[in-house]
Amino acid sequence: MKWTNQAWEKIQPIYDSILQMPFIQELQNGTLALDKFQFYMQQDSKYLEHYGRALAALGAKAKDNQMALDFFEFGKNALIVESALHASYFEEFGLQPHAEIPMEPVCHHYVHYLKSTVAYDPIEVAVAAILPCFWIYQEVGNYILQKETANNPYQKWIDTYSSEEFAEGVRKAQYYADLMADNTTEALRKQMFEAFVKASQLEFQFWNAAYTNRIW
Ligand SMILES: Cc1ncc(C[n+]2csc(CCO)c2C)c(N)n1
Repeated sequence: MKWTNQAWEKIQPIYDSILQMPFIQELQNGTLALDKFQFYMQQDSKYLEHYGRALAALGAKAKDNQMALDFFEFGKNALIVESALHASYFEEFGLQPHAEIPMEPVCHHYVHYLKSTVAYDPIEVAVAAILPCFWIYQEVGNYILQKETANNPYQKWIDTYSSEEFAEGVRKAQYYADLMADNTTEALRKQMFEAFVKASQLEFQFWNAAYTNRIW
């Protein structure tokens, strides 16, 4: 069985609990309170600018040029998504100017976990750590789309993560995770699973922090 299939089995309970989260349920039916969405968006804009850099740094560690190029592209896309959010959502949803947003605890933990993993751990582990960000968003995006609600104020956000262009990125990230896993040791494959589970828990916590207004 592919490493990615085994990895998903390990996070299935976390993924199931993400789908049951009030944040996701209310995002899906359009009833999510504005202040919770604002919290999420503001933290996500911070997240994206750091995540984009973590992806570029991961690319810089790749031995293979095509892999480096793909990760630079992922990093570039994260920053493009961030500026697109700025151009539309920041005004539409009355968000604070970017410079005034502090990074709250869960966002802080997640971005620094990713950056330190990329900096200090083997590249195999770093690839596993960045994968839930892609994969969980695709699955959650598809889940939300199954039950579309008319006039959902959050529709544009939902559409961002269900495009074919985005799906292509997910497939590439999965491909690299499997390639790394196939060419490494059992001990590193285990560390890769741990990183994949940890980043998935942080995805859960990221939405939970927005719902419960978790601040310093
Ligand atoms: C907390 C958090 N996790 C994942 C994403 C989704 N995401 C952000 S950048 C990117 C891939 C590169 O463009 C993906 C899938 C998000 N927005 N916020």
